[in-house]
Amino acid sequence: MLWRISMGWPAVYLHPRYFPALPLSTPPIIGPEALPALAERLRIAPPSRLFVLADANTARDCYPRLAAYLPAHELLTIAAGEEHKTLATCTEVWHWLTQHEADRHALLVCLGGGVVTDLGGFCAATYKRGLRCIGVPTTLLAQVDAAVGGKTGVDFQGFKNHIGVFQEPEAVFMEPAFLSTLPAGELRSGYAEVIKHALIADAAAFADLRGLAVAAVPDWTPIIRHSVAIKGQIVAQDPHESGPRKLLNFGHTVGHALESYLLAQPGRAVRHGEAVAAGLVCESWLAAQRGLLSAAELTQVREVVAAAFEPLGFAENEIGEIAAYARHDKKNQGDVIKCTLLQGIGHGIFDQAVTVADIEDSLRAYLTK
Ligand SMILES: NC(=O)c1ccc[n+]([C@@H]2O[C@H](COP(=O)([O-])OP(=O)(O)OC[C@H]3O[C@@H](n4cnc5c(N)ncnc54)[C@H](O)[C@@H]3O)[C@@H](O)[C@H]2O)c1
Ligand SMILES: O=C(O)C(=O)C[C@@H](O)[C@H](O)[C@H](O)COP(=O)(O)O
Ligand SMILES: [Zn+2]
Repeated sequence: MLWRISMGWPAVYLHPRYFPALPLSTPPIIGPEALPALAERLRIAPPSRLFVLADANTARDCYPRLAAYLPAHELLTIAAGEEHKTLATCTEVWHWLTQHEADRHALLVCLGGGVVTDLGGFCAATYKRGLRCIGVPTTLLAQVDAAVGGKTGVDFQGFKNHIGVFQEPEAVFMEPAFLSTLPAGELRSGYAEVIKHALIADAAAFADLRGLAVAAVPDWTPIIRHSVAIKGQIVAQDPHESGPRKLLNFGHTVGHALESYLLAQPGRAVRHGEAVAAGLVCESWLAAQRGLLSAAELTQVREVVAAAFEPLGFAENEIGEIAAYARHDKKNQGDVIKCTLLQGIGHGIFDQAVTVADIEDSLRAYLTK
């Protein structure tokens, strides 16, 4: 088949031999076969140079396991934590790549949670306009969500993921055994995105989460596979979030507002998933207010979230400042805050206009219920 490309230019015909269809994404390899598969990929398609980006914790807890599968490489360890997901850290990474004379055939392996995969993916996409990149996510959150779908970026001036690009890594390798060293709070944080995926797309999966105890899950592999499948299907339909991908942002209009506000308060930072968990409750409340979710369904959402998460600490008099962050949400259009809501459990709907006052009300309801 020949592809005809015109777009106002003189028509040219692209033969697939010269322009092979670029895969939007290769499905992640999940399981004990992941790291051997990574080694095999590097053997078949060797980069000019190999670079590994880790943070202080993944360098200690995950890198030794990964390194056994890698040929010669350079390692850069950045400071751990959301407060380092910044352009200043990107500068460190770009500087390191430059010092080591990385060319565009070099490959960056991002070994870590969502901070490392978001920031590393962004650095890889922008260094010399793009070098090769592979994700090796090591948190539950990054395995079920962050390492899938190609959203990369960093926080800027207090706003979440304010600077970034859509750029899929060439492959993602998930070894669930990395989760064995993950602190319990981080495991819970990832669980928020698992709840989100069930709420927007799979009522039966949500029913399975009722009564689930996060600390007692013997093997997260089936849950990771299911979340990745839900997210992968949505991203494949809308990689750049012009429509249905907004479903994956359920809980994040309020969640990011809470996360950004608390990150800016010394000593009060919360994990991404903790803020999203509160966002799921607030946005479910908004859906219930509009008659989109029944009172019984709202109770179920509250129960599943409360089984894993303590209520988030903020006060009534902070609500105005928190809600104001929603004005910067990336789903908004002009002055209209566009939120993803639920139309029944298992069915998300996007582009629902809400006001700052609605968000304030949902935060007030969160504090009082
Ligand atoms: N791109 C996306 O689609 C997407 C999706 C969801 C979240 N995110 C982003 O992801 C970030 C949150 O990711 P996260 O929760 O993974 O946080 P994180 O990357 O900060 O990791 C959490 C903590 O766990 C440590 N850690 C990681 N793996 C470990 C392991 N195996 N053993 C021991 N410690 C380990 C890290 O060093 C860190 O201290 C946020 O910035 C969020 O905005 C992005
Ligand atoms: O992949 C997506 O699309 C998501 O929205 C997944 C979210 O869990 C994730 O937190 C994402 O980084 C939020 O994106 P943003 O565009 O609201 O910054
Ligand atoms: Zn998220």
